[in-house]
Amino acid sequence: MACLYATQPYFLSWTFSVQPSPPHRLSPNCTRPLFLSYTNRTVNSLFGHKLLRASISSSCLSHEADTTNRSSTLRELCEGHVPDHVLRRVEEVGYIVPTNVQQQALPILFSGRDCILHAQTGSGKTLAYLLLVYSLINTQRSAVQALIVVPTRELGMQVTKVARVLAAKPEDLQLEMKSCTVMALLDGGTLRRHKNWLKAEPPTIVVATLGSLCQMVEKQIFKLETLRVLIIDEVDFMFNSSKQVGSLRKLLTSYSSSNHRQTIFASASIPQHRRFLYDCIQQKWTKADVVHVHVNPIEPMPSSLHHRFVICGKKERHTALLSLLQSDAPQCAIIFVGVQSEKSKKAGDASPATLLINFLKASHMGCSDILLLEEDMNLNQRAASLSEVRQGGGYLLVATDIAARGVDLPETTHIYNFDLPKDAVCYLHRAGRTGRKPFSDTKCIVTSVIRSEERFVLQRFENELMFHCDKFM
Ligand SMILES: Nc1ncnc2c1ncn2[C@@H]1O[C@H](COP(=O)(O)OP(=O)(O)OP(=O)(O)O)[C@@H](O)[C@H]1O
Repeated sequence: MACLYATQPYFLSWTFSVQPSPPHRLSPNCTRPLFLSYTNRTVNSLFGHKLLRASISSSCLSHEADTTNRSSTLRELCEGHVPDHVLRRVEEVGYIVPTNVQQQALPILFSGRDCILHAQTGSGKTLAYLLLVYSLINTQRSAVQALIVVPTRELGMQVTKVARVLAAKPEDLQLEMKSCTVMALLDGGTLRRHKNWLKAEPPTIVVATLGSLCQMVEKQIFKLETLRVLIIDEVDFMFNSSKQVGSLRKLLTSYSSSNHRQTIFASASIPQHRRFLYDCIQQKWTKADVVHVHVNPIEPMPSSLHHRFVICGKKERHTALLSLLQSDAPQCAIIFVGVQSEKSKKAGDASPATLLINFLKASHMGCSDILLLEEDMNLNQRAASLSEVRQGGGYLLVATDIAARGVDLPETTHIYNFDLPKDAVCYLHRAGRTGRKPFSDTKCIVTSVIRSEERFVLQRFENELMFHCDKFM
């Protein structure tokens, strides 16, 4: 019988089939027995089975926080691991108190164990894994020592920026130290320049998207053997993407034979995480004592978000959004729209995002800049939109799901789902583009503009993600 789960990407869906489960008979010698033809629900119930659970070492199951030993500052948590000049930079930037995920994960990361960082959107996973990177690298060594893989160019640019901010040397150390260099090896970049750079003087850290990275690995310009740490950010997204899953599995398999390896996966959503953990060990993508740091498992959605919905007819959606914008008067907001269908593209129609932005420009009287971010824009236009947004002042960003993962625009206080997202995971990440100031009490608002027949879809998201959505207007 073919092994269904070994050949399919992970995290295909959170929607379980309702087929009745056959009785399970597991033998202690059989580590991967009955996954073969069962439904997702069956697999989940198998993971609840004590024999199968026993096959995953108990230490790799979800890590419980030890609140008795809580460090009050990031410095206390990192001293002895992260170089002092990096900690000074961390403090200069304003990161003083660790967030929950940093508090729980950093001791484990510094111990050298592989780790799955599973914590809410905006909880500070990036800083957690970058501090690990800075604890491991040796700038005297001329080799790529840390690789961070991200799903999109936009997220790659953002992570590169944070890594470079932390790498900046203080003035008193300018001459003494060799700098830590960070390369952004992102799709759409000039690969020839990167090739020369990698050959001439390898950067210490590389932030990459899979397309560009694979080209460099295949040509043996980029060698995985020198890496001390591999980080895969938004891991569930990459495993779920038919374009990326093949390359990701290949990369993880190649890296699994490295001697001094440490592998970190990060995301706010890892559906079926026990199965993922099990497969990480089985496939040797991680060591057997991998730790799953799961922060707030019973509350996947940040509590600082208030969710609401408005119901309107198909033809009134533009005006409904306009009146929402007028009553909320948000300084900084993101409006998510669906992607344009292939049929509509072929017919030469304008995309839904373009139609909406034209409407808003013609009718919205607010003082914010109205900007667009969608897949079909060229890469320079995409970068220009995001950098304008980041420059401060007000903005209304009309975006497709390209902006839903990882993008950090902390000033955003309002999210509007002009089109409902395709599933609960996507709702979680869109909503998570707001509420991104870890120690702030400000309530941020997520509003979905729906038709009455879509109410049950939203209800399903509420059930899956355990949040409540109020009717508005
Ligand atoms: N210790 C800290 N103190 C204050 N702010 C912090 C701290 N750590 C991170 N932040 C800020 O929190 C915000 C969110 O961090 P980050 O982008 O790492 O979130 P994330 O967990 O990766 O979220 P997502 O899952 O959405 O990608 C950023 O603006 C970052 O600067």
